[in-house]
Amino acid sequence: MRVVVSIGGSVLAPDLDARRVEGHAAVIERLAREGVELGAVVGGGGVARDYINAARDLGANEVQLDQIGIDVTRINARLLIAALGPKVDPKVAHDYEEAGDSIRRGDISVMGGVMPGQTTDAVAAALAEYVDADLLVYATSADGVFDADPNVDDSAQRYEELSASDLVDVIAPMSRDAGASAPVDLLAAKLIERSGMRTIVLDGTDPERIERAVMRGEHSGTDIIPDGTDDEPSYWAQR
Ligand SMILES: Nc1ncnc2c1ncn2[C@@H]1O[C@H](COP(=O)(O)OP(=O)(O)OP(=O)(O)O)[C@@H](O)[C@H]1O
Ligand SMILES: O=c1ccn([C@@H]2O[C@H](COP(=O)(O)O)[C@@H](O)[C@H]2O)c(=O)[nH]1
Repeated sequence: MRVVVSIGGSVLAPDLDARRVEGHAAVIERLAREGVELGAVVGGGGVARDYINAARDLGANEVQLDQIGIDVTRINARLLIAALGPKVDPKVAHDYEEAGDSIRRGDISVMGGVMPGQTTDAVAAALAEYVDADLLVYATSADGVFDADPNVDDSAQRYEELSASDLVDVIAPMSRDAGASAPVDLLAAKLIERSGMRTIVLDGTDPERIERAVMRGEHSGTDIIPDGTDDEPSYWAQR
């Protein structure tokens, strides 16, 4: 089974806590020991937003702000690599071919951002499509996709399931400025729709939730169902 996990910076490094990073690394290593082939994509979190906001005040344009965000995602990727054992490729992969090659060699590959105009959500979706992943997991700071921002609107309702095309409709009105917050970005939603990738959006604050979702399909977030399907994926049925 091949899986791409997107770990939001707000989940991996809301502050610099080595034990938290170690917790995420331990789950990734356990999954790898179970035979799961893994790519991990790491976001920039609050640190990226602090840098982006400061540079915006200084007059940087959106592409320059995105470049700053990418640099921070790659620093967070290095942090995760530092916590992973010998099965990780020690280089932060800068493109999908590099990441795909190391996953095919049997290593865990870690990426951050790759180019302006998107977020690491889109990187994870593109990597998942490129390596023909069986599953894409977004470990973020909200427990799924809601009909409004749950941190702003107390009455926000979570979608247990969304078709990929409905996901696109939910995400489309959200901001695309550097540093914006959304459960996944619009490009990621479009790539998920195009690839028909089985996808889960969940609260990844406790990394064991990622493990349960990957190994057993158990989670309390949102399942993104490829358009035109409604079956349980066969890899969970087989386990
Ligand atoms: N409709 C929505 N459903 C779920 N979350 C939403 C929605 N609209 C806005 N959000 C916000 O998006 C946040 C998740 O995005 P955020 O960009 O913070 O996380 P991330 O991608 O995990 O990490 P990073 O901080 O690296 O970008 C949630 O905490 C929530 O406040
Ligand atoms: O491929 C990428 C990835 C990221 N960015 C910029 O970085 C920030 C932080 O990334 P998150 O995934 O949101 O944590 C993002 O808002 C973009 O500004 C990018 O340009 N390209």
